[in-house]
Amino acid sequence: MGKLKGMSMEWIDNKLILIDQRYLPLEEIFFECTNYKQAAISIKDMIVRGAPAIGATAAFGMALASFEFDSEDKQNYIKKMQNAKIELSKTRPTAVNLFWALNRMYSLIEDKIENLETKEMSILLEKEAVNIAKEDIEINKAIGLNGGKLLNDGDTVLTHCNAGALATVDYGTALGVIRGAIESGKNIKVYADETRPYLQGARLTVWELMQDGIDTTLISDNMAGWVMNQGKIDAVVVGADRIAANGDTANKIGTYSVAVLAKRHGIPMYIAAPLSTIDMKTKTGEDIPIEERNHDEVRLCHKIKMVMDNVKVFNPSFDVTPNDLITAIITEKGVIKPPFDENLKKLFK
Ligand SMILES: CSC[C@H]1O[C@H](OP(=O)(O)O)[C@H](O)[C@@H]1O
Repeated sequence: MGKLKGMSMEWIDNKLILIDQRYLPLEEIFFECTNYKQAAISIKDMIVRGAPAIGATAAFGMALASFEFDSEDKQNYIKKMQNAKIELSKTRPTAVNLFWALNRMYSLIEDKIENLETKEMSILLEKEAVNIAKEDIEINKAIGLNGGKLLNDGDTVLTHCNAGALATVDYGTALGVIRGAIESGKNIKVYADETRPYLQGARLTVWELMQDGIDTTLISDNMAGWVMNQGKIDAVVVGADRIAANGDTANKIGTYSVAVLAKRHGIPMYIAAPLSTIDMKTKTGEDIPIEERNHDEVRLCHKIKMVMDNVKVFNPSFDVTPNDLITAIITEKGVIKPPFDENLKKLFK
């Protein structure tokens, strides 16, 4: 029986325990997944969120499904595992890590099921899910090491949304770069965009960084331009949900605006992401599906009604930053610079 513990999730005694990020930072409540449907709900309802964290959760969802169905005959087992994969794949459309993780788990079934009993398959799937989660932590530390070198001692970094330990299994991607720079001895300060409407920045990034004792200033999203204009920002570092083959990047709504502002002010715009977020099958940003979420996420502020009930709402959860606004993509394999189409092709050849 495998074990794993990260900031966003823990796998113990064949159960996935998630910190319910909907209640942070005011309450630390946990959500226990003992079957794959609960794992699917946790992704769809953003109990867990963040591309790598979603991927790891889906992987554990497949392990839970296998334990659920491994008393069936092999044909039924395969059919039910296919259904579990389909159901988990329908939870959220933008973060490619979800599909990357599901494909990695399911191809293990395709490769091994002929020669294994279903209960042996469960053990293998559990090990693979634990591997995905453990690899994620190591990958984030490598991203931190590579990205930390791009920041200078005394820099102030603007972040958007949460691409920290809570968006991954642990350590984080964009916040991993900040942690990596600090661990290398550099003094780094952070301005964190609150990131309406779900407030991942105000609620999650601030919670993480203040626990680390990192100098953090919270701003509302509409302040980003002015703090840049006032010379307070030396670099922008954000995460990603899907990076297209030409470097166009989908990330939390508002990232595109921050990138335009950074370009205007000559401030480097860094994307921090694992290779599992790069989708070479998606040619450009125009091909990235953008999730639209419940309109009450905009109408309410943490369940408090702020506006007229019947007002129309548009609530895209992500936007796409075109590659010409991106300075570099920081991965565990190194820092990718323009021309992104050529350099990403080299990385994946
Ligand atoms: C390290 S990926 C984090 C990425 O995911 C977030 O979206 P959500 O909170 O809706 O899952 C946001 O786009 C972050 O940059």
